[in-house]
Amino acid sequence: MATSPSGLPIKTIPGNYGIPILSPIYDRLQFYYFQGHMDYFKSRMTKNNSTVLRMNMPPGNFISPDPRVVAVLDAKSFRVLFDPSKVEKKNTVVGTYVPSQSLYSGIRPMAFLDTTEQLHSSLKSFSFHLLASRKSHFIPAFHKTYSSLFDSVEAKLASSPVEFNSLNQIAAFDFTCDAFLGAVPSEVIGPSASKKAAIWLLFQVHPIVSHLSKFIPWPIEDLLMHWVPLPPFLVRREYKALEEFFSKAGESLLEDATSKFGLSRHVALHNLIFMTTFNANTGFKVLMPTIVKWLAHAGEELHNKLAQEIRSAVKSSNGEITFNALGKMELTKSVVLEALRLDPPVENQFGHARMDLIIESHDMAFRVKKGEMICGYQPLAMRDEKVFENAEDFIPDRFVGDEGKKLLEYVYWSNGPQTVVPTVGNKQCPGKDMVILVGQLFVAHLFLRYDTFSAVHDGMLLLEPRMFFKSVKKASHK
Ligand code: HEM
Repeated sequence: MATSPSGLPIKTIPGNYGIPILSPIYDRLQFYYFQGHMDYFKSRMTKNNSTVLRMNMPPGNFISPDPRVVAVLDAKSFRVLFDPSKVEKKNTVVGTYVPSQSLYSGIRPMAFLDTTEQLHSSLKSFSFHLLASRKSHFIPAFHKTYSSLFDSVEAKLASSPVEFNSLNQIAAFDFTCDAFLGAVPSEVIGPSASKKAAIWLLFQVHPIVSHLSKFIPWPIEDLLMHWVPLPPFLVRREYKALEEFFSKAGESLLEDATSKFGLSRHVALHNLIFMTTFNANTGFKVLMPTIVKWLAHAGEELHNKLAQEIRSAVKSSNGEITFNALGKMELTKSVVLEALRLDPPVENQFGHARMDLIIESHDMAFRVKKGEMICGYQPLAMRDEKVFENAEDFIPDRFVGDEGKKLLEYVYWSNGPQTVVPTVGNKQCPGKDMVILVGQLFVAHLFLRYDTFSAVHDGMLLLEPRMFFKSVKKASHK
């Protein structure tokens, strides 16, 4: 038997694509409505007894040209997707479907660009500049927005459980824009600002989401959302409002983009909109309810430990949440990473093989042909039992201490290992550090304010768990 360079036996990739057109449609219904994402991947992995296999990736016909992928579902094979010399990531951010450029005023935002495209490098440098130059605003902007969110939770809790997601949708967009631009969209555009952003988002991702509303029967939803693209002109008004807001509030960043990074104002503006609204805001829209879900699941004992760690770190920073104080919150950080490990907000990554490749799982190797689409599913890769003990369980202190830190190499939520740094030469999320910081800020605010809380998980919204706060117990001492 032929072997890979590291000595693993090379095997034919198991799995198949079924009958053209019919199987991809059947698979789509399984993925969205009957099996769900996790079971869709897991059942095929089990059936083929392999973590590298051929399968269709929804949405499939007719909205995407080719649903056939090679799925990589363990912690080792997944890593091929992080190697820009092996995979091309042009137009792969939403998967096998490519949204119309009309949604972005005719440009292709950075997330759609491959590392070999010159513009990718200039735009990524601009994103680093944005994050570095605005870093001192992150903590105050978060405090302002999320203190007010918790005021609302408390006020509403007096009468009934409070849905967190709708409050967080507004807060995430206000916070992100305030942090990046120093302007609050719900004040400038009005109370519908975050809804406008959400509608624009829907026009980009509708083929890859389901369960938009419990009032729409699934066959109707499938027909409306998964067969043809929604026409971009229907969202022009919403996008125009965002464009005006970013154009004014982002003036000084846009000047930097042209003078320091050689970008045209047009390209910089629409990238600024995309980066803030799609990348960052959507990420936070999903991250916070995910953290609430796991904290609620873990219960009071963990809450006590977190409260202790957070309050003592803040006390030693003169009663303020500072970068220094956050640096001392090891358990808090581990909780955020564990939530991201179990429920990464961006589940799938994609890339085309740049050349004929050999992909290795833990015990086998497989040949992939140049041009084939490789698709990773993070929730399985990060629950790989060969790497993580009790991989399905939420273990709050999993990443604490030296042994815990060794596991960071297998935490992939940012489209790269947690131990790797985003650069202009890779496709790793430039917001990687900010995301952990914001997750920590969220947990810190919760437990500075409350000794404990309870919340229930009631199904899924588009991308995130729907969470209801049921009770909060105010902090007994700070
Ligand atoms: C919870 C929050 C976030 C999550 C889960 C997340 C996740 C990701 C992932 C998985 C990718 C790679 C997508 C792919 O190519 O397959 C990515 C790329 C990207 N993210 Fe994030 N992100 C988050 C927040 C942010 C923030 C705060 C920023 C702010 C600047 C940001 C900006 C970007 C950009 C610009 C890219 C494209 C990078 C490139 O093309 O090289 N993201 N993010």
